[in-house]
This record gives sequence, structure tokens and C-alpha cells, in this order.
Amino acid sequence: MDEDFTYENLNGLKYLNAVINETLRLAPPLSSVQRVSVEDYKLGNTVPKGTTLEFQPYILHRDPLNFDDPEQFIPERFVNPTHHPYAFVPFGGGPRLCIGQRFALNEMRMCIAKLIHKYEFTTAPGFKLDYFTGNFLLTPKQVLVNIKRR
Ligand code: HEM
Repeated sequence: MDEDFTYENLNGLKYLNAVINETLRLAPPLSSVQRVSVEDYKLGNTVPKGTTLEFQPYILHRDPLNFDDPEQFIPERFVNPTHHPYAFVPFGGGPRLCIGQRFALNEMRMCIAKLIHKYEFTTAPGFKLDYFTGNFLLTPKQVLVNIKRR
């Protein structure tokens, strides 16, 4: 069965990839990304050289101008996506885009596909997802699930 979990097969699992993207939209692990301007730049006002600028994937991803019903978990929106390329930036963007993006996506596809192939996961009764705050990494306090062999 292991031979079915190839790069090509995993890449072609449209709904699995949509679920991963929708999860990265609502819970981008890196909630803010910084840049320093290397020269004066006109952006409405002039941003002087040496200014630290920050964009927050978490905020962009939940902006109703970018996504309809942004607070809802709707993987289908990533099956045939229509959003602006810079409206969804869990791995950043431009020349300093996350170097591990493909590796991370592959790893997620492989682990999730193998696990749900053999086991069924449900959230534990009464469990509510909660995150540590005040950290640049979005980390859940705990994840309680029930696991059943299929
Ligand atoms: C879900 C997993 C991951 C997420 C959400 C993530 C997210 C990000 C983000 C938002 C950036 C900043 C990009 C920017 O400044 O525009 C970044 C940079 C980076 N990431 Fe990741 N990352 C992940 C996994 C990984 C992995 C697995 C590796 C290495 C194997 C990695 C290596 C790096 C490196 C080296 C940079 C700096 C790139 C540069 O400045 O040129 N990341 N990542």
C-alpha cells in the first residue's frame, strides 16, 4: 500500500490539499512576517529606508475582502481558488518565501494521508481549541482527539 503514497498521488488529492490550505488559512503557524526597507519607498506616504514593516497572514486570511465567510472552515474554497495570490500567504511571499514550503506540504500530505487511511479521528467530547497568545508562533495549548482503527 505504501507505493500509493507517492509525491504525484499525494499532490493530486484535491480535497486533502484543500483541507491543508484551509487549515493554514485559519491557523497560519507564523502569524506575522517582517521586512526592512532597503531604500526610501513611496507607499502612499514615503516609507524611509531602514523601516521595519510587518504583514500578518492571520489578518489577511480572515479579511472578508479576501475570503467570503472568513471565519468558517470551508475547504471547498481551495478546490478552484479565486483569491488574490497575496491574500493567502502562510509561507510568506516574494524572494524570501519559505524555503521549506514544498517539504512541509509534502510532509503534511504524507502524514495525514497515512494516518486517516488506517485510523478515524474525532475531537474528544467537550474539547475546544485554544491557542497560546503573545507568541509569533500560533501554537495550540492542547489537542485532544479520539482515535479508532478503521
Ligand atoms: C507549515 C510549515 C511552515 C510554515 C507555515 C512556514 C512559514 C514560513 C514563513 C511565513 C516564512 C517567512 C517568509 C517570508 O519572509 O516571506 C518562512 C521562512 C523560512 N522557512 Fe518556513 N515554514 C514552514 C516550514 C518550514 C520548513 C519545514 C523549513 C525547513 C525545512 C522551513 C525553512 C524556512 C527558512 C529557511 C525560511 C527563511 C527563508 C528566507 O529568509 O529566505 N520552513 N517560513
